[in-house]
Amino acid sequence: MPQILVEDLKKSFFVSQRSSGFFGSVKGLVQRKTTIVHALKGVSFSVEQGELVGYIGPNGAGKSTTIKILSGILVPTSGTCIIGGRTPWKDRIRHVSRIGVVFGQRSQLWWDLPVIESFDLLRDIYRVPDSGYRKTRQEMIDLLSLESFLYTPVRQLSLGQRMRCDFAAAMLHRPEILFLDEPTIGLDAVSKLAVRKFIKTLNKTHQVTTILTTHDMDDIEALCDRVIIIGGGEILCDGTLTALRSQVSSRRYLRIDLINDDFFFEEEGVNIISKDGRTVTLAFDPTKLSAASLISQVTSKNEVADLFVENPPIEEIVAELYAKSGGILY
Ligand SMILES: Nc1ncnc2c1ncn2[C@@H]1O[C@H](COP(=O)(O)OP(=O)(O)OP(=O)(O)O)[C@@H](O)[C@H]1O
Repeated sequence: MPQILVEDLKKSFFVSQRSSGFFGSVKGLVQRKTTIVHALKGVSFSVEQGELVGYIGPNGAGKSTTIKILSGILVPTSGTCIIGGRTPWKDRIRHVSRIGVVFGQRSQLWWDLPVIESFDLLRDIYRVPDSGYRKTRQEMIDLLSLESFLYTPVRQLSLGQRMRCDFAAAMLHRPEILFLDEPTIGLDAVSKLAVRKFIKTLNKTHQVTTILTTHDMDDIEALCDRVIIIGGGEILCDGTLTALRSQVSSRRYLRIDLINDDFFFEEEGVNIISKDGRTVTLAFDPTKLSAASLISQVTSKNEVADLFVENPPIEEIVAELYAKSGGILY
């Protein structure tokens, strides 16, 4: 039995519409129009213990709604979800003691308290035994380099420092599953790297099952072997990054740094997709023309300083997949 089993999960929201202006407000008091938003239209997937899965898709696709249902915050309209034998929204107290949740846009720390006091409060809330708590807290302080601001009130921390503290807070009760909703949003490059390293360490050394939603495809590239793509409330694709790439197209790019400004090349099936100064990018299909023959043709006609064969960025793959499913792009 997988650790997380989601079957045909649906969630609809009823949204009240109100006309604008004074008369619109008055009318809204007696006659309110309601529309239904189908945020999830039958989502199914399963996750094994120790997996690190990227859950990606465009704005409004249904990522946060899924995470909220999985963490017991929202009740679905229909469908089942069994996590470690529990139904999150029916067995909330037992469930929250086994999961950790980090929302990049929100903090679970107390704004006016020093970080360490927030940690102590969470220990009391989760009833973590003192010896285990001290050991875990120290491990998190070391892993996330929190020592220098442990006694600073949360409101005075930078976003990167606050996020690192939020990660530590989510781990104090040693959850077996982590739900991360946009954990690197707004972070600078150094903090992003620190957060990614932390997620990877937890997953590898403690086998913490992790579901990560993000718009940052570098997070996905750095962390996830498997990605689930959701669009318009439906799962569009579920598999490894390699399988995902090959499902959309086998296209590769050859980036060429030239010594001179001019570029001479013409070959059927190979397109010049950009020329920026002395950098040229060609798109080609390796199943029709190998990278080795393309490189030899290019170098026979041009003076080349450097060459790189690249995969299309994941953003491009997701956009293509989404467009194929009939969705409107970001
Ligand atoms: N509480 C709510 N009331 C009404 N509609 C909602 C509510 N929460 C979400 N929705 C709607 O459900 C759909 C899915 O929203 P959700 O937040 O899950 O998307 P998302 O994939 O997380 O998007 P983003 O990447 O922008 O965070 C959207 O159309 C959104 O407007």
